[in-house]
Parts: sequence; C-alpha cells; structure tokens
Amino acid sequence: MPVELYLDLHSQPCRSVFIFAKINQIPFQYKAVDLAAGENHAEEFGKVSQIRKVPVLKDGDFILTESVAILQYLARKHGTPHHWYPADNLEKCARVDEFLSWQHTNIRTNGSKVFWFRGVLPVVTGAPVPKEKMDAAVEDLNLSLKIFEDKFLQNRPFVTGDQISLADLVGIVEIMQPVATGLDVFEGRPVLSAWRDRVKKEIGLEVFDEAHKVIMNVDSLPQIFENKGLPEFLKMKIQKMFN
Ligand SMILES: N[C@@H](CCC(=O)N[C@@H](CS)C(=O)NCC(=O)O)C(=O)O
Repeated sequence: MPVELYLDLHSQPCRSVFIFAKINQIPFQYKAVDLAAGENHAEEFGKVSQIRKVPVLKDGDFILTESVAILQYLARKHGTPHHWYPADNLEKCARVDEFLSWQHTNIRTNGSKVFWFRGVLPVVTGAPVPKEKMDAAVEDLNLSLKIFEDKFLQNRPFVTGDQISLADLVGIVEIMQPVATGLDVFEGRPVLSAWRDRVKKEIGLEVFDEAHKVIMNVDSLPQIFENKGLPEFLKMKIQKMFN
C-alpha cells in the first residue's frame, strides 16, 4: 500500500517531501490539508498528528511527523540513490545532517518571517509591517544566505560536492518562500543563482513548478482569506509576531 502524505504545498517542508517522493518514483496518496482554512486544527487531523503541523507521513499504522525525519525515512525505506543521503560516506552524510539541523533556525526561520511580513501580514491586518521590523527580518535572512553561500556551498556545485542531496532540496524550498513574495534574493548573488539553476535542473522543471505553483501565486492570498475568513490559529500567530 502506498504511504499517505498529508500536505499543503504552501508549506516549504511539504514541498521537499512532495518533490522527493515524486522524483524518486515513490508511490504516495496525497492527503490535502488546507492550512489557510485551519484544517490542521480540525478533529480529523488531530487523530493523525497531535502536533497539528504538516507534513505528516502515514505508512500503515506508522505515523511520522517532521519533514527531515520523513525524508530520511523515505530515503532508507526506498533505497533512493546514495547521493540524496549518503549513508555510504560518513563525512558527506554528516554534512547533510549539519545543514538539515542548521536550516531550521536560520534559512527557514528567517525566510518564513520575511514571507509572513511581506506576503501574509499586510493582507490579513490591512497594514504594512513597520519598516524597522521588516528591515531587521530581511537583514537576518541576508545573513543566513551569506552563511549558506560561504560555509555550506563554498565553490562546490551542491552542498556535499558534485551531486544533489537532501540539503540542497530542503535549502531550495526554504529559499523560494520569500521569493514568492516578490523579493528576488538571487539578484546580485551569482553563486546562489547558479546553485538554484543546478538544483532546479536536477529536480526537473516540471516537478519543481508543480510543487511551487501555489506559493508562486501568492497574490491569491487575499482571496483565500476573503473566502474563508481568518482562522483562529492565524490570529494568534499574528499577535505573537508583533509582540
Ligand atoms: N519542523 C517541522 C515544521 C512543520 C511546520 O511548521 N509546518 C507548518 C507549515 S510550514 C504548519 O503546519 N503550520 C501550521 C500551524 O502552525 O498551525 C517540519 O520540518 O516538518
């Protein structure tokens, strides 16, 4: 039986899992969870995950949360090509782990904040985010991108060397999040741009675009909230961001 993947492709970690399964021909049943409608807070989803976040994998009775754990589980279970998660090479594998640990509190946190500040908060509050808050968020993101280029990429085509790995996949989906709001983080960054092009080529444009279609159409957010109202969890999140 194929695994079930609970996903909303507005979410970066969902896109990495979706892309990984697709390009490795791992069969899965797509279970849509509409975050903007608060479906992750519905009773039904609570039976799947008490963490109430996506992605979630369900393989028979086995339920797994956390995108990194899901990616590693799929790589091990399906014996995907070693370059994705190089279990045959201690140092390369550790380099992937290093990036996957780092990104959560760096590229992911800072890229998400810029996405919320530019793409979501002005829509739901009806007012732009104060300039000093916005500038500070963009500065934090810029620092993360610099560390990514200088430390993780250096002069290599991909994070571990000549071949793509889970680090590059997780990196690109996170970096695309602020890009979806019209902030071209690749401009003036030739190393990052060249890496992006290589990653897109390895993934394949069709799957890359399929995964990013909804997020690149971020202008549709006002309609989403107009149609569905503002879910409670979003009100709380907004309050936290401004406190
Ligand atoms: N560390 C988790 C993060 C999962 C996560 O934060 N998912 C977000 C979407 S990107 C979510 O489901 N948010 C719903 C909420 O916070 O209510 C992972 O990598 O899977």
